[in-house]
Parts: sequence; C-alpha cells; structure tokens
Amino acid sequence: MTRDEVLQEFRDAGAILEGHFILTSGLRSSVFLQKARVFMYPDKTERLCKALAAKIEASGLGPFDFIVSPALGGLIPGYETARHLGIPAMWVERENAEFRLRRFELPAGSRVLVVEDIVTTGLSGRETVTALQSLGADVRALACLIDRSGGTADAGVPMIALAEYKVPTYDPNDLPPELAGLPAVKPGSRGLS
Ligand SMILES: O=P(O)(O)OC[C@H]1O[C@H](OP(=O)(O)OP(=O)(O)O)[C@H](O)[C@@H]1O
Ligand SMILES: O=C(O)c1cc(=O)[nH]c(=O)[nH]1
Ligand SMILES: [Mg+2]
Repeated sequence: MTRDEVLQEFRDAGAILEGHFILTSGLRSSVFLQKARVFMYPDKTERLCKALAAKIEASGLGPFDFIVSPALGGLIPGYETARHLGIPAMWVERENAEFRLRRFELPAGSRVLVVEDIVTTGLSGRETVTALQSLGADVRALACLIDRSGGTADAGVPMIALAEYKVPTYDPNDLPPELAGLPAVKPGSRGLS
C-alpha cells in the first residue's frame, strides 16, 4: 500500500479530525487521527494490517513469537496483524497508570513485536517495551500504522511504520493563535478514570 492509499483509508472513514487536541504526550495538535473510526470497518483494518504484516516480514527483524500491543488503540491492529503473521496477540493495559500484561503469561526470552496504531512521540511504545523487558521479553521491534513524528520518535527498538504523516505538535504553553482560541479536547484513554 502506498502512503496515499493508507491515508485515503483514514480519510474515507472520517478519521482525520481537525480542531484542538490534547495528545497522550501532553502536546497539542490541530489534527487527530481517530483510528477507532477506521477499526470499526473490518475490511479497512484487514487491508491496512495485511500491508503492515508484509512490511514487517520484509524488514528482516523477525521472526517473532508474539505481538503485544498497548490498549486501547493498539489492540485491534495488534490482533489483525497477528492474524496475517500467524502468531498470537496479547495486550498491555494501564493499572495505576502503568502498562501491565494483566491477562497473559509471556515466557522469558520471547521474541516480541510491539504493534501500535499511531506513533507521535514514541512515549506509549517505549512504556510498552519497558514493561515487557521487565518480564524478560526480547522486544525486537515496534510496528505502527502511522508515524506522525517524521521518523524522529524513539521507542527504544527499531520501528516499522506503514505510512508517515508528519503533523505539527505544540507545547501547551506555546500555542499558535489559531489553536489558542479553540477549546481543547483529549480523545485518548491515558489518564481516564
Ligand atoms: O507516541 P505517543 O506520543 O505515545 O502517542 C501515540 C499514542 O497515543 C494514543 O494512545 P492514547 O494513550 O491516547 O490512548 P488510546 O490507545 O486508548 O487511544 C495512540 O494509541 C498511541 O498509543
Ligand atoms: O499523540 C496522540 O495521542 C495521538 C495522535 C493521533 O493522531 N491519534 C491518536 O490516537 N493519538
Ligand atoms: Mg494508545
């Protein structure tokens, strides 16, 4: 899939939102990729994750024993990518703000691929990698559908992105006037109670 084809799937699903958004990193942006609006369509999710699986296979970073994804956003693409790679998928979820593998056993030394939906700063990916390494996992790579960072995000392991979509982000104390005048909304699940 080309970058344009990937972004067109997001556009067709009405998943590219404009406004004033508080991202999970605390940064602000005028664009938010509401991936849930893509993942509600199994055919779109299948096309995207099949293409991601092909890119992962071509990367030579595998083989992998398991995919592990950070909830919530990573869960559906993690499962669907695992289906195309023929391996099992697990997820980490927040407990007292920290990602934990609450429902699964991950044998020490397992070769793990982390699958994310969207990467902005790499913070959530890094938290996932660290949580899995503390269990003795051999985390070999992180794959995502869209990298918003322009290749600068660092999750602590090699990264494979199906498409790059560089979008400006801003410090909340240094907002451009067009954002400062709009009420800010936070669509993601970090910090929800
Ligand atoms: O690279 P980062 O700066 O960490 O940003 C990307 C993360 O933000 C979103 O998660 P969020 O915590 O908003 O919650 P969600 O997974 O429930 O959507 C998204 O699913 C990624 O996990
Ligand atoms: O950085 C984020 O929190 C983020 C950005 C984005 O476009 N989509 C998303 O789900 N999270
Ligand atoms: Mg997430």
